[in-house]
Order: sequence, then C-alpha cells, then structure tokens
Amino acid sequence: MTANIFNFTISATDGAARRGTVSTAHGDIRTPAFMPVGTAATVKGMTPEAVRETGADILLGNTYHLMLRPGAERVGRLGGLHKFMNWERPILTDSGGFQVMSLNELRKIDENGVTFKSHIDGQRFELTPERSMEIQNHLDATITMAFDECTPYPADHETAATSMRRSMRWAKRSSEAFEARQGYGLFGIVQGSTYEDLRLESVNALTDIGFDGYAIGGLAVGEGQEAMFSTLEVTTPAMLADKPRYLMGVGKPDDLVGAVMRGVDMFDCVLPTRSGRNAQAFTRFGTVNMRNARHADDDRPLDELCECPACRNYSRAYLHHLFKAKEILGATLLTWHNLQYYQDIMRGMRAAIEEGSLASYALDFFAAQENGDI
Ligand SMILES: O=c1[nH]cnc2cc3nc(NCc4cccs4)[nH]c3cc12
Ligand SMILES: [Zn+2]
Repeated sequence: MTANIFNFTISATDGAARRGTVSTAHGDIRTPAFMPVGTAATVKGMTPEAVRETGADILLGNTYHLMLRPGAERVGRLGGLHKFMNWERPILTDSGGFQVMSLNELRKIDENGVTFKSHIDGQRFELTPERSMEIQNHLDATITMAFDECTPYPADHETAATSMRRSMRWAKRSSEAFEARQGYGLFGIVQGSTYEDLRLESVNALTDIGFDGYAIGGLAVGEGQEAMFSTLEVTTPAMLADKPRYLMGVGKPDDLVGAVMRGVDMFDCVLPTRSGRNAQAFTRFGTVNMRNARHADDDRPLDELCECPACRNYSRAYLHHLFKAKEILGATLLTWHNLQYYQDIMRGMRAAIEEGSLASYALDFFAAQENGDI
C-alpha cells in the first residue's frame, strides 16, 4: 500500500543490523535492501516485470545520463520516470555530481557547482544543488539525493576537510531547493573520506540540516574493504538510529553482508548487472566466468539451489555457448541470475535479523564463498 508520508520503521535489530521498512508514496521498501541500477531509465537487459520478479522493491536512476538524454524536462512532460519506464515502485535518483566527476573529462568544479560538456553532443551543462533538485523533481524521484562532491581517494586530511565542508554547504542548498512532497524523501550524503573526525563533523552537519535519510558517500572508491568497514564502524553509530542509512556504490556480495552487520540499510551497485553482461556469475559458492571452456559440456545448472530462470531452465553449457556466440540472451539470463542472487542475499539477511541469527548467517555465507564447488 502506498503511504502518504515518507517513514522508516524498524521491526527488529541484531547487533548493529536493522530489519526495517521505508514507506513511500510509491510503495514500501524492505530493508536491508539492494537497489538495481537503471542508469538510462532501464535496468540493462531486463524488463521492469523481470526486475520485480527478482524481488527488488526500488531502482536507482542516474541524473547525469537522463539530463543529457532524453532530458529532465522531457521526462517530466511525459509523466515522470515511473510512467516513462513502467516501474511504479520507488525510484531513487542520484544527484549527478559523482557521475559528472567520474565520467566526464570536460568538467570544471567551483563553489557554485559543476559545469561540463555533454559526451553525446558537446552541449554545455551546469549542475548546481538547485539545478540537481529541479532535475530530480522533473524525474519525479521518490528519493532525491543531495548534490555533493565525492572526495577522491586517497585524500590528505586538509583536502578531505575542504571537500566535505563544501558538500555540507551544498547539502544545505539542496535542502532549501528541494520541493517537499508527501511520501517523497531527500537524503543527505556523509563525506569525510576515511578520517573519523571529519566523518563525525559531516554526520553532525547533516543531522542539523535534517534529512529523511542519510547516505554514506566517499567510499567504494578504491579504499579497500578494510578501510570501508572501519569507516562504517565510526560513522553509522553516530547517525540517527531512526533514519535509513544508504551506502553508495556498494558492492560485492561480501561487502553487503559486512556492511549490513555494521548498520547499513540500503545499497546500490552496478556489479551484478555489469558483470552479468560480461559473463561473470555471482553464486553462493563464489564467482564463475561462463566464458571459461570448462563449462562447454557441463549439463548442470549454474546453481542448483537458485530459482531464477537461468538456473531453472538452462545448463552451464548453454550459458557458455550463448556468451561464446555473443547472443543477447546470455546477458539477459546472467543479469537476471545475478540480480536474483543479490536479492536472495538481502532476503536471507532480512530473515536472519528477524530471527536474531545474522552472525550465523554470515558465517555460513563466508564459508560457502570460500570452499564451495563452483
Ligand atoms: O560520495 C558519493 N556521492 C555520490 N555518489 C556516489 C556514488 C558512488 N559509487 C561508488 N562506488 C561505485 C562506483 C561506481 C563507478 C565507479 S566507483 N562510490 C560512490 C560515492 C558517491
Ligand atoms: Zn540463478
């Protein structure tokens, strides 16, 4: 049922992990949640119905791509992203800043925002906190992300402080420009690189502004899992306990389990979809490259225990053939499998938190990843 207010309720906890529900104008999100990435208003190779069948409650859309093509105002005129891509459940859109900085060489950043040239037609664009809020409003995003700067990694303390403080000024401008609507939310983004004092300063600055949820940015940028986890260990305990926590751009299956155990509720990552198109399968026993010749005569399914269409109806030999022949069906089937496997991990953790058995879930998970037969 669609709520008319944006709300987060926690139904169980297990250590630092939380089992919750985010209720929104477009339906509920069961947390811990994984958001498939739908960059250009599509989860590549998947229909929205198929994405729903994997168990996803919410998708991510990219402001940078959509503002360039087909254009934010055009999507707005056509009824917004939900109608445009036929996904009526929650959609979170990012603010565009991260992708301008990571995808576009022809960009300039200053206190006001970022200016850049389109990689499609060379047209000049400007992204500011105010323009980003306007674009995400045209897209009719259920959850809007504040406009921030992801501090490059590594960064010395002074650089990280300067970058984080600019993002906090942009967070304030984002909050002031955001058009609040019943059932819609605005999330702030914590920065501060891997410095505990800066992370705490950023959490406090965002808490003072007041957001519907809080993302942890500036991670999954090459710092490695140990530094990511130690940064989470100092950051999540300082964040409001009754608001959703979203770790941006994460991650591999073991990142998800470790981050949920450290208090994270929401995730997005291109890995399951991008790897699926590149013949890499994520399974409970580890990753499998379906282009490897050893699969050519293997009549077994990818994973006997998986209920996705790829594992129910096809063999490894067939998947191997599809990738060798560069058939589109290979990308579709393996994308479906990877997304369903990611949702199975989230389902497993949601159930484990409800039972108070997340620690043993994690032990079994890591053991199978280590010595499974793949
Ligand atoms: O601080 C951030 N602010 C706003 N968006 C982000 C997205 C992010 N995505 C990753 N990692 C996944 C990656 C995707 C492409 C290159 S790295 N880390 C991220 C950090 C941020
Ligand atoms: Zn499967």
